[in-house]
Amino acid sequence: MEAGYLSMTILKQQANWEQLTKGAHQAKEMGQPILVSYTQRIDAWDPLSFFAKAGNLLHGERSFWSDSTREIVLVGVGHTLIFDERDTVGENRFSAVERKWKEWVANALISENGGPGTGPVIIGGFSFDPEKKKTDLWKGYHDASLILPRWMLTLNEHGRWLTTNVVLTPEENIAQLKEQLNKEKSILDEAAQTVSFAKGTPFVTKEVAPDSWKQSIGLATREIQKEKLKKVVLARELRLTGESSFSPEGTLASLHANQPDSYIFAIERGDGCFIGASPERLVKREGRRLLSNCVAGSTVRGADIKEDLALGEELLHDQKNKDEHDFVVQMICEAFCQESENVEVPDEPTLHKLRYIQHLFTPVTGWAREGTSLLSMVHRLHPTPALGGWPWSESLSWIREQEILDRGWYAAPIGWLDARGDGEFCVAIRSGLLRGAQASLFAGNGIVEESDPEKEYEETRWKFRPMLSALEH
Ligand SMILES: C=C(O[C@H]1C=CC=C(C(=O)O)[C@@H]1O)C(=O)O
Repeated sequence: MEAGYLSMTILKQQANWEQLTKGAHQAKEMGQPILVSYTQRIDAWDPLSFFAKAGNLLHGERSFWSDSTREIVLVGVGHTLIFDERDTVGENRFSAVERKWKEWVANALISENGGPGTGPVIIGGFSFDPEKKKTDLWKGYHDASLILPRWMLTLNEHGRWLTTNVVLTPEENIAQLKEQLNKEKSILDEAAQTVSFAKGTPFVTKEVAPDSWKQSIGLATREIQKEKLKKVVLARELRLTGESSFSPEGTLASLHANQPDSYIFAIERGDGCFIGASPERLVKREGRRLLSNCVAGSTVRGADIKEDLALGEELLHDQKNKDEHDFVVQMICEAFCQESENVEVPDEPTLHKLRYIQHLFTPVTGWAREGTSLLSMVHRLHPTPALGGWPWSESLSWIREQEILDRGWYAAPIGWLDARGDGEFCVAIRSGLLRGAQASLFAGNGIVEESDPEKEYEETRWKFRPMLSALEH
């Protein structure tokens, strides 16, 4: 058994090396760099340990993303290609990333047989609003920043896979490259050992301008009364100072263990790590099938089952929350009707229950029309009125002018895209940015005409809880 497994591994390695040699010839023939990507089964590896251990190899270039059902978990390490794009005249940042990705994929040599999330996959995200004045808080996190990692561990329904991505130039020294890959791989092999995560550092918490935030809710409701806006999402920040550095690895492991039914993500850029547990899918594409979720309208979880059910029932019938939710359903449905066929959406929301909070929830599905891609849908949908407001451009301008916070990547799309055009993006809420012993946590609420500043303030406190408890792990 051992010997058979060993000889299969050697055969696979030979095939991978042949792939590199073929890529080098192709690069020379075409006179341009070629992407080569190969995938191997790697059953023993644990994704959280891999994320932690890979920090020894390439700190500052790690990405972790898991869907809310844990069907697909991706851990990227290092970079082979970086897609950092801006809006320009004639092309937005989403289509610029897509165009450049397709150009690389068109000539790539890809060998993979591991199914969804294997082969070359770009992973990363976008900022909430490229027009908002930037601060130093988000240094390293650009308006669009997706990475094709050098190494990508994928967990999916078929098993665990390691994809290696390299770009070969016409002048490539293949022997040197093989040596380098072997060296890196043997460091990563240590990731097979499971890591135990240290306890979080104690920290002090400072609320950033809570009174101004409450006042801005009063301002927003007045704008809504004057019919300049119908709904706007206002967010605020908590600043944490740790006794020592916060641990991205421990925080991630705690979110992963304690926030089921949430997307779990961690995106490193240099000494920063943006991390969170979001309940909200923006859009997923599987072949032609498109899926989105409307998540807006909230109440706390009950102390026992009886109280929890009563709170849920109250939420389902509460007009203020239903209005807040309906803006999101209408906008997502309209986008789906334009970009896809056979759109399906239930008449009434159900409840999506998380550890500390429950939300109104409506799924939307459709079949993509010709020319509709995952990133064109991300562009079309972002920000939904669950994160921005309604009307779309008025609420966005209002946030830009009135919100004290630099949202950076908070409430923006985070996810992945593969070489076939499949992938998924969630919205990065219930999140925080860790940088050494400093952390900023973010939470926001949909404000409608009936919103009360004190109640909204209380609601943000529930929304900070997943990150606060993960940091206390
Ligand atoms: C903007 C956030 O939540 C949104 C998503 C779900 C429910 C929401 C609400 O009920 O206000 C928000 O629209 C956040 O958690 O920071």
